[in-house]
Amino acid sequence: MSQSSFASAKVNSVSFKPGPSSRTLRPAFSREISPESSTISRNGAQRPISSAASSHALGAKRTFASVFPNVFPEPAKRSNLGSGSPKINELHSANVGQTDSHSDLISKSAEELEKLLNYSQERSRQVALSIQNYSPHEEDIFILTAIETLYKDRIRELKKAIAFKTSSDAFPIPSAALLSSYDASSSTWHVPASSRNSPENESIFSSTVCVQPLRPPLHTASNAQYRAALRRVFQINAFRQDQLEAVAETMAGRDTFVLMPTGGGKSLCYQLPAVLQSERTNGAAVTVVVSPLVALIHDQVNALVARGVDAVGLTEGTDTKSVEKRLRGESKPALLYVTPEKVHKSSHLHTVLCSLYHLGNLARFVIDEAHCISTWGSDFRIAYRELHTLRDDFPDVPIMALTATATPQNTRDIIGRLRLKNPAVFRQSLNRANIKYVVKPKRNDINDVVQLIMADHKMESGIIYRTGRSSCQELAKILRKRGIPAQHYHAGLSPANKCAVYADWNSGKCRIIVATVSFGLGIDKSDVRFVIHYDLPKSLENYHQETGRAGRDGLPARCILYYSFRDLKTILDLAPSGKISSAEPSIDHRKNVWNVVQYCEDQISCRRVLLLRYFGEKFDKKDCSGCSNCSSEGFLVSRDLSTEAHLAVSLVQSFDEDPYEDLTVQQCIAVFRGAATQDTRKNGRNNNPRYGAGNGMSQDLAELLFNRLLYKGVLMEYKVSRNKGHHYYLQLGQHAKEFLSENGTFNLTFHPTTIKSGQMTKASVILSTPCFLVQHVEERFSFTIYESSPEPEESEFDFPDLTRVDYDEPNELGHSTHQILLPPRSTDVFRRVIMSYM
Ligand SMILES: Nc1ncnc2c1ncn2[C@@H]1O[C@H](COP(=O)(O)OP(=O)(O)OP(=O)(O)O)[C@@H](O)[C@H]1O
Repeated sequence: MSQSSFASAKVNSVSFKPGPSSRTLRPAFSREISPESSTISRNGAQRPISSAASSHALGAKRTFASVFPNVFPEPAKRSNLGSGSPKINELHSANVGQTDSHSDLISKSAEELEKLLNYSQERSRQVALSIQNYSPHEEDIFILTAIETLYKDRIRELKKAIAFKTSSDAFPIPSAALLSSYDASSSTWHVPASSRNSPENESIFSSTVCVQPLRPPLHTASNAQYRAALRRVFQINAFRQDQLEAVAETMAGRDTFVLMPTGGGKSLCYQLPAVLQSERTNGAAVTVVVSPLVALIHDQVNALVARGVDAVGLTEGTDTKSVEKRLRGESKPALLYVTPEKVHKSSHLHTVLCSLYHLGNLARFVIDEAHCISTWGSDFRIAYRELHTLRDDFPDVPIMALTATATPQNTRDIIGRLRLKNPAVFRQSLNRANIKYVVKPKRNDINDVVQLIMADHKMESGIIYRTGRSSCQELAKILRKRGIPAQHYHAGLSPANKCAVYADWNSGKCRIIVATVSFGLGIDKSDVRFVIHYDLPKSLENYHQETGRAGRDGLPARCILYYSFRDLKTILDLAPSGKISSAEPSIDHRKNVWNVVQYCEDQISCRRVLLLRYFGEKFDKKDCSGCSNCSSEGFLVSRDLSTEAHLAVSLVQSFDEDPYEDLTVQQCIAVFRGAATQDTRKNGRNNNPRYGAGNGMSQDLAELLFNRLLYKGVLMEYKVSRNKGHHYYLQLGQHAKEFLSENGTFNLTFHPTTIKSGQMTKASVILSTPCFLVQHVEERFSFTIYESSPEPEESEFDFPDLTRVDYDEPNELGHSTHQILLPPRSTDVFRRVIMSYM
């Protein structure tokens, strides 16, 4: 376009206002420009500029400080960071460099700035980690948070300074025509969008500190048009629940939050708008998708490219230059996938995004797996938390956040952290009706898993989750030895290995993957028939995400969690990074793990009710399509083990009082059951008066007893770190004293199908669904009905011939109970039923 036609193109123009003087067109870094002077062209020649334009556009005296107001913050701004604290000031000047400003940046070269940026990012990461792991003293947390904020300021300023420095050498001078399009009376620029895309002007608008950006154009369409596009691009005939609405909202430029269950079809909510907007702008509009994993990015990009959608990923392995070239070219990719770390660290990417932004070509930001932003969840990623900079730096660009796992608290947290403005929120039920949730007791024997696979899932695909890398390797090896095609997967594998394992599993060559949690995000294999957790998941969010990988084709699938209370300590020792840490677990981590323990300990409530209640959903157990508590696996036996429990606790007490004895749970159980081994003879342990006190009990039942005593805090384990490993020994817990002195009763409830109890002295027994328990009381049977729902449903007591005599006695897990006496004439019938379960 010629300069004259450019200047006259006001009618169809897009208006944009210059911001404060600091955000107006800027000169080369070290130059000062007087408002009435001429400006300097790229080749050094001077050319005149209009006085009106220059005075508004260039401002009075242009210095580094005027360009970066945040570099020289006002003192008041710092005060809320606790600058009054001498400790903070001291730490700040030692670690961050400047007490009150970032003025030191002026004198640094771009290279030095890069180094400082890396240093600051690493420090910021460490501080954030310490906050995560810190056992809090309020003051320390306050100081750490203040330091973290200072680092974040520093990182932002460093990024700006780097972008400024790296582009300042070849800083483009705006043409006279461009400058004359400034309307001083309204402080508004009138520049047609097409002119902004001209090569001459692009670099001007791409600079980080520039005129106000063009607003990304809106491209709404009718529902019929969206449906047509769905068929044309994805060969899908109908939208699923919430998809169309989410597409329409984001196309209208609104921030959007989408919560759909795993496999619900979240990707389509942003992929369809991305394709449409790209088509309508002739390839100018780019949707930027932030996704947590490189492997996931590759999968998504490959799947889109296979459908003919122009998508690229900007990750470690990609040719950054060619991606940047495409983003600066005329026909840009419709979708750009990046990791949050890339957004956080790459000043190159930042510059490219600025360029797109100022040209009005940023269609939207998409934050996939948005639960990683929330510190409440245990999938929390530090780089995710920094994503609010997208809103800070590109305020007009709509954001869409998607997740399959978020409690109401998580949702609020995500919306707040991303600074979404009045978002359209779509929350679906997280219930996965085709998944059967099972919790089984975990024994020391991996045979259980082998038998389960051989019996129920022999030819089917599945995932087994374990916490440690070596335990994944071991279990996969055992399965292979037993003729089950299995491979292991964890973060320690090389990228090539990971790809190969994933490809084998995806194609069905290897049916089972034994993996740490690093496996699974974004997996779209439809026929996963089972997911086994052989170790405790870190949180119920994790559990829901990980089990969500089963049955994506809608056909029945099973998720089995092997539970032992003693796994709690192993999970608590895991740092957020997934590595064993000697630091105290954070409060959030403890809370998350404890929620999982409570979920497992509850053998009565519908598992689906428990899980969905955690995510803030009400679910009627009548609608449960299967869980281990609602189905026949829910038969429970109750035994009064008060005597055995007291003997067990006093055994632990005697070792606790002996300064030379440290016994693990298994060693204690062996002494308790009177095992005749070398270990039980050591130090005369077999002479202890409690030796053999539990000799009538099976190993299973004794383990259950000790686990329940640990759960109740009557016993506890303490950790000793030795030879690079952690060892756990038993001692009395905080509730031991009252337990021993009050001589309280101790009933143990368990599944007779999974726990062998050994000698049955006092008859106990059964029950079925909905859970009710029958106890043998002298000549009669009495039923205790355990109610998991807050309001008992009368219909459940509608058994003819039964007399309800007593109710609302809370059981050991706090459920209300109802006792029912069985009339003598029914006793025989029930006795037979009962005996068949013993
Ligand atoms: N409207 C639809 N009709 C039919 N299939 C659909 C529809 N929407 C999405 N799908 C398909 O459903 C599958 C799951 O979609 P997608 O991967 O987007 O799920 P997701 O919600 O992102 O799951 P996850 O949280 O596990 O990543 C894909 O194979 C996708 O092609």
